[in-house]
Amino acid sequence: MSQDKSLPDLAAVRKEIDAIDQQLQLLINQRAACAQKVAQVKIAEEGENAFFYRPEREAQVLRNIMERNQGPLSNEEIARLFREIMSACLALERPVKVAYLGPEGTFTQQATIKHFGHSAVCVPMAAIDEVFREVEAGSADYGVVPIENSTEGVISHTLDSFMDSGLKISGEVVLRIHQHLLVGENTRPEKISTIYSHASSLAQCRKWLDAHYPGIERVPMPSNAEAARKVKGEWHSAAIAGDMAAELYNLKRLAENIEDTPDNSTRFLIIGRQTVPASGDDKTSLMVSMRNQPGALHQILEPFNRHNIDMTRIESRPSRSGAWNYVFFIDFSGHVDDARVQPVLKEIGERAADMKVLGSYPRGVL
Ligand SMILES: C=C(O[C@@H]1C=C(C(=O)O)C=C[C@H]1O)C(=O)O
Repeated sequence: MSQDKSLPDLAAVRKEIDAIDQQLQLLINQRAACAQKVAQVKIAEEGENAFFYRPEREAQVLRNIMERNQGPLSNEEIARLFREIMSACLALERPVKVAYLGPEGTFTQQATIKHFGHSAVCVPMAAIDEVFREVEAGSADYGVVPIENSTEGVISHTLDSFMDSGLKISGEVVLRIHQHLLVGENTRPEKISTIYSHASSLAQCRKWLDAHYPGIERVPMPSNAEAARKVKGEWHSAAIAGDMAAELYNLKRLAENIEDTPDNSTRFLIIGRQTVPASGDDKTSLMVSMRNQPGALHQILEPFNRHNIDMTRIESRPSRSGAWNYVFFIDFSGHVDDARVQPVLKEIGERAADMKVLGSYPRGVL
């Protein structure tokens, strides 16, 4: 019994929580049984190789949840919980297997879990092109690769992989990147002589390192997770890496959130073999090859402007074939099936030496 008459009675509130939990459990299992029924329909209509994971439907479910949310839980928090419920329901239909740029403990793993939830089977790959190959070969259903960082720019390796691949983009996920300075349990901060991390993480923390560890050697590693693993057994070094790596290798945080720009974030792409129907709020990625001639870039950009389509990104890469000189990667708002997008694609297709739609996919929700 509480002392203060204005306070709720603790035992009574706990009883209420127990009753709600019982209801929730029942409802979540009812939801899971529905997902099993959906699976039956998919198998009946599309056969055993049906696509069980439906990115557009998941995006709609999550958007609806956020729209009708009244709190006190925040939109992000409630969506995160439902993300896990959907992940478990999908796993009942069939567990989804996702290859990601490893090793374990990378930001890409964190992005994979953020997008697919904890019930997905996640498999680390050693390199970006291995993620592509794993999905192409059908050994994994989907792949997750980084595409751009807000401070560091584009990850050209991923763009280049699309040049030789028939895979489609089926989603995107944006992750806030927090970098920490990590050490093993026996490391004395004043004895640190080397700092390991991936080159782009070192670059993201350059000003902080200049201010706090001037003159200390910075050694680039193949990944942040690799850097974290290395310092685990060294008493004179530190690593820069994120939460996943810190937890995986049980490292001590000497300093947290040391990235130079506070809104540091990385965008990842989900790649698969599936074309995704419109979700109501979508993006499209295109790859366009142009011959090196005056006005080439203007010829591509002009139709977007005339049809009032919002281009969200453009990158150029040197072509590897030699038949033309530039390959442009373009992202814009809209879906290939939208009536206002089709004339733009037609016009660009006529002007370009080659054009490939890499995919239309729901704008990242979480
Ligand atoms: C239930 C379905 O299958 C999967 C599970 C979903 C869910 O739990 O809400 C949503 C989309 C699919 O990834 C469906 O297609 O509706």
